[in-house]
Amino acid sequence: MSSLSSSAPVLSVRGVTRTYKTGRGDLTVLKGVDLDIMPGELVGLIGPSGSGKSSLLHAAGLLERPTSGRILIDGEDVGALDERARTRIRLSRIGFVYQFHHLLPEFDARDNVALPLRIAGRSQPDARRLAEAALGSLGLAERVLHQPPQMSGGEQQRVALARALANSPRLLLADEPTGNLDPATSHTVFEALQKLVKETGVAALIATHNMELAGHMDRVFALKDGHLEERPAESQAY
Ligand SMILES: Nc1ncnc2c1ncn2[C@@H]1O[C@H](COP(=O)(O)OP(=O)(O)OP(=O)(O)O)[C@@H](O)[C@H]1O
Repeated sequence: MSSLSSSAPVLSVRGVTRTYKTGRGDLTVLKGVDLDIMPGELVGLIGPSGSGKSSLLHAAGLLERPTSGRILIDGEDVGALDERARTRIRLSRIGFVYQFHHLLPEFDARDNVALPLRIAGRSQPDARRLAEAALGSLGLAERVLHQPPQMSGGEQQRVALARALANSPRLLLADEPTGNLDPATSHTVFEALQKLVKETGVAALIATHNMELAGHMDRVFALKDGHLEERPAESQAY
């Protein structure tokens, strides 16, 4: 864990805009977004399809550069950094989970989780040890040597969560992490995610269409016409 005070945001989004060039002219999907997420905070991001949720996650995750505005990770403005430095931050401080698990079918769970750790420079024994610990914390200790096709959808997604969290990131970004699961499994995976956010102090931003899950987050924001509007966590309406 960082020695930073827990009162400092892990992610700060400041006046972020995102405009895409399309065949039919410019499309501005983010029109000046501001957001702070604190350590251990689980923040939901809702909004209809096409409202810009993924665009915001991609900017926050340093996968794309915003058209304007600033992204700060642990207080560091990452806009001025070159791609190499941004990749280093992505690998060491940010974990990603997607709707589809993107696990490699021929690798067992442990090596799926260890792979990004190896890419980040860890030795094989070190990466496998961290992978086993992460899988254990998600209730998958008995599954470390199983391959994804031998696992249920919920287990596969928990492996994907373990992969995102194995390197103890500061920030977890998830795009519809339960979107491909049935309601009961979705709930189990979400509960595991929620527990880990509280245990590890990772700051989490979760895009979801699932209003029931959004109701269990610490704060919920809706993207509407390019702006974020905070919603009462219990609100069921977009
Ligand atoms: N690279 C791109 N070039 C052009 N338009 C894009 C690009 N990426 C996204 N868009 C458009 O920007 C808008 C917002 O897309 P985005 O994927 O951020 O929305 P979303 O809220 O995540 O949608 P969903 O819930 O369906 O995943 C959409 O109209 C999309 O077509």
